Amino acid sequence: MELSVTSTDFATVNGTSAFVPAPASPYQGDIARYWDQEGRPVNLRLGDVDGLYHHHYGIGDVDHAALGDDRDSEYEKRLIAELHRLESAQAEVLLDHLGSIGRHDTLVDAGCGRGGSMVMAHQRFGCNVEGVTLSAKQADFANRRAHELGIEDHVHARVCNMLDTPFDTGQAAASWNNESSMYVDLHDLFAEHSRVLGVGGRYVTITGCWNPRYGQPSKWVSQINAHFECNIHSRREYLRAMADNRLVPQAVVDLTAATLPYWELRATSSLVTGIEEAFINSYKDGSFQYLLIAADRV
Ligand SMILES: C[S@@+](CC[C@H](N)C(=O)[O-])C[C@H]1O[C@@H](n2cnc3c(N)ncnc32)[C@H](O)[C@@H]1O
Ligand SMILES: CC(C)=CCC/C(C)=C/COP(=O)(O)OP(=O)(O)O
Ligand SMILES: [Mg+2]
Repeated sequence: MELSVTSTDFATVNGTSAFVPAPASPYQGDIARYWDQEGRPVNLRLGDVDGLYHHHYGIGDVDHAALGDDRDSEYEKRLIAELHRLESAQAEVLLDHLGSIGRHDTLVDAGCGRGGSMVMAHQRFGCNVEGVTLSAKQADFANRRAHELGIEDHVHARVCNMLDTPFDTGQAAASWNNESSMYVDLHDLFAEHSRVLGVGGRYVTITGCWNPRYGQPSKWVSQINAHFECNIHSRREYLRAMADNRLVPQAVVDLTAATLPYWELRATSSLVTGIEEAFINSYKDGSFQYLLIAADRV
């Protein structure tokens, strides 16, 4: 069989040429480019606080004592640290739901971004974490951070479609999507998690989903979709696609009220991106929910 090598098969990573699989669809090519080009200060400056780089949002109450009232020259720095603390708190809650993980276990982070959650998972469990992202820049960034931390034998990111991973059937003790499931068909996604997870394994997602009780996606939800080039699913679609793929919800936690303080604080910062109003309004009018779902692979 002849191997077809197109110009998109190679990317320059750290000055050397690295193999990058061709995107599975034109849409995935667009998403790869989106994240290759992303460099928003709201993500980089928060990550700079302690070297954990996230592309997800925060939960929990604002620590007003830490933030202080004085709008002095240090206020913005304290605000950034506080937003970052809330984003890391979100990842901790996701990890809390993975169940009992041993140091010899392998976890899969589907849509791993710059790898902040992978590092946290390894630091908590001592286990191996395999991440996949469509973006060569993100995979390189995550692997560079793992090297800097000396954990490259345990934490590894690759450029790969989360719907078609190279992991062995039943290889993972747990897997997750942290704000990355709105880029894929949920039946295809959960079929792949179900394949990669061992029976008794745990799947966790934290996601924004539209609320069927509202009716249809609101204008705010449509605005979020356009902003990120994603396709937000409904709560009903998540539960149905899980049920169809041997993933049985063990916990469904509505984090909507818990994420509002993050958004209201972020809306006052100099790092706003313009999407804050859509999140705040859609969470408040009930059309959008911030949800954690933890499911057992049966
Ligand atoms: C909003 S970021 C979330 C990153 C990370 N989970 C976090 O919490 O920081 C979305 C991620 O999903 C990834 N993604 C989207 N579609 C994907 C696909 N089909 N296969 C692999 N990764 C995908 C993007 O490359 C990006 O890394
Ligand atoms: C909850 C929903 C619908 C999420 C959509 C996916 C997404 C883009 C998450 C945050 O990424 P980011 O951290 O790069 O975004 P921002 O730059 O806004 O902080
Ligand atoms: Mg962000």
